[in-house]
Amino acid sequence: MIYTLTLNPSVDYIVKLDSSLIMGELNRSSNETKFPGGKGINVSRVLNKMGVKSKALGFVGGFTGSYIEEYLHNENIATDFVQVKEDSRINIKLKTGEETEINAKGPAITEEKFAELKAIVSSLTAEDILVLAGSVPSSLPKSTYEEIVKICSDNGVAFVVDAEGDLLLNVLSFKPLLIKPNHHELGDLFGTVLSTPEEVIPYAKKLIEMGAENVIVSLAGNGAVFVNQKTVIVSTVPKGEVKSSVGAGDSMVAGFLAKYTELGDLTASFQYSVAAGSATAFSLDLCTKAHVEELLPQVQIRRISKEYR
Ligand SMILES: Nc1ncnc2c1ncn2[C@@H]1O[C@H](COP(=O)(O)OP(=O)(O)OP(=O)(O)O)[C@@H](O)[C@H]1O
Ligand SMILES: O=P(O)(O)OC[C@@]1(O)O[C@H](CO)[C@@H](O)[C@@H]1O
Repeated sequence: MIYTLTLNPSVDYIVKLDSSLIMGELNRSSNETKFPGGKGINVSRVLNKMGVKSKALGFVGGFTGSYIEEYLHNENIATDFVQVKEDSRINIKLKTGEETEINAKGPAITEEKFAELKAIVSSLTAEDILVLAGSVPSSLPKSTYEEIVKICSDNGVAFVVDAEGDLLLNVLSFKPLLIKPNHHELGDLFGTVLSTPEEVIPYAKKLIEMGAENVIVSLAGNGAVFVNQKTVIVSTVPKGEVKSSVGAGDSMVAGFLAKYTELGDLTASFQYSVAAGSATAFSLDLCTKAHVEELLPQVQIRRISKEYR
């Protein structure tokens, strides 16, 4: 079974303005919509669209927490959330031609609630995969991801991490099955700026040397890179109009896992992952399976040989 862990779920409130935002004035939106959000939750929703069962874990609270939970149950997604006192956060995604996001801080999590969550994670077995994705609420210790990953490692649970900075660096020695930084996040890890797949490759290889089993680096509209101990693959991305890139990275993680758990073929899983990312970027909500499969032929794969070694 695949489990997803979202420590700080959200209601994503997507607001469209026909003109640009005028600071200090009343702005009226032309369209609003809302979805349950948070990276792990997006992974669960996309897996479900691919026909792959998962269970969503994390902390939810208040009316927003109830909305998130009910929405997932209506989509037939199983959950085992720890209930907290304060409301789950509302994240604002403002579309004005460009995309501006305001992600809220989220509810306080007590030590007892964190212990409850760790008990749930401790029940996972070597048959399971845990996806840890997104930020850690400020009330939790900085070592939260490491503590959870250590439980996985002790119990032989494979895990995937989609997080930034030290959160990501600190879990590498536990050998994540997959990590998926974007090119900005990868550059930030090494204090550099990366713009092309070719520039990304040596840094993705460093993450493999540091312990990751497989690395996907996305470069938005400029392609994607897959690296592990044996291979380096570069892909193109499909062409289309980006409607909302919210959840595009999460869709890549879900697309990869959907194919990987079905076929165990890393190249096919990478290709599917890229198609899923683009299908979400070209939609207001997350991708559909039909859209992913329509885009798949546009994801062209190029295996890079020894010249990059
Ligand atoms: N302009 C685009 N054209 C085609 N596909 C795109 C475009 N922008 C994003 N995508 C798709 O979305 C994937 C993820 O994009 P990106 O590199 O921005 O990751 P991310 O920053 O993790 O995403 P997110 O917006 O979810 O945080 C890309 O690999 C690609 O498949
Ligand atoms: O604040 P975090 O946890 O870093 O990111 C949260 C978030 O921006 O990520 C998802 C898209 O990837 C959204 O659904 C959600 O609002």
